[in-house]
Amino acid sequence: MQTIRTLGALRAATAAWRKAGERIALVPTMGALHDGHMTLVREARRLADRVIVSIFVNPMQFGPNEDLDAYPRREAADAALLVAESVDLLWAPDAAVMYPQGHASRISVAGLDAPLCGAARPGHFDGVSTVVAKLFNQTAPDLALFGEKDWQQLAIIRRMALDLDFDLDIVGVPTVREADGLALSSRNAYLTAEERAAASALPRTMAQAATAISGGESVAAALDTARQALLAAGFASVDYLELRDADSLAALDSPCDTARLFVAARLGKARLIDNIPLN
Ligand SMILES: Nc1ncnc2c1ncn2[C@@H]1O[C@H](COP(=O)(O)OP(=O)(O)OP(=O)(O)O)[C@@H](O)[C@H]1O
Ligand SMILES: CC(C)(CO)[C@@H](O)C(=O)[O-]
Ligand code: BAL
Repeated sequence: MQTIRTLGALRAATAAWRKAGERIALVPTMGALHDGHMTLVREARRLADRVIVSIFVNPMQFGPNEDLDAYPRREAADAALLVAESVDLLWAPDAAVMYPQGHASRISVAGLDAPLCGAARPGHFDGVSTVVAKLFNQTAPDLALFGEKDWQQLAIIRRMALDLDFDLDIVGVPTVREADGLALSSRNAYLTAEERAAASALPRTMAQAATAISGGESVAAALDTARQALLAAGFASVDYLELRDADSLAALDSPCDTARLFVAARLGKARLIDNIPLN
């Protein structure tokens, strides 16, 4: 596996593959890789001739009081995992390569970026859209893979790729979970052992709320019960717990075929997110 940090070297490596007619997949990440990421990598390996993984902890998507400095960084261990999966290229630019002096452009996907994590993290999705557009331009992949754990992010990237005529397929990959249902996430590393045990309340409560709503309980009552259960389990606060349409992300006050439950809640130093279909 080549680890590349400059745009010139990246373009040279990928131009040779493109000339040979090879299909290139991109898996964008912020590193601290776990089995959720590796599932995306394995799917990329299955779908393409060449696999590029990017690791870039993107300052533009972190708010001023968020965890940019604390975010786990362990590139050497990540690289070893990627070698074991036969990844061809690790794209690991530093911030000065991604955002050279004078960088002034931003991409905004209006509407889809307003609710849920967009409301809780102002400007976050502009940072995501901008860096993902840059990663697409830098690597020019035939397909790019993203996890359904970050459902709103996936919806925004699909919209952006359509709107800006990116000629690539966006592939969504189902959420990979621990045995107790907790979605794998780099930020789970912030949890103490006690908090990690309490975190299993998140998927359990979501599943109970989904069952209650599907069984005819009012959405407001089921979500209120779920919110109380999370606080009782030790979560400090619930940023949102909502039923929304999976595609438009419009709020729903009654169930339908495309309904999905979305949650973000704070436990210790971690802010955990998840989403599940109602049916
Ligand atoms: N449990 C998971 N299942 C499937 N995909 C995942 C999972 N966790 C992360 N991904 C996907 O991996 C890609 C890179 O995500 P990222 O590097 O932010 O990891 P993360 O674990 O989501 O970290 P964070 O704690 O910052 O949310 C994204 O497309 C994300 O949706
Ligand atoms: C897509 C992404 C790599 C952009 O920085 C990030 O938001 C993530 O890891 O989900
Ligand atoms: N996985 C989403 C990236 C973020 O929370 O910044």
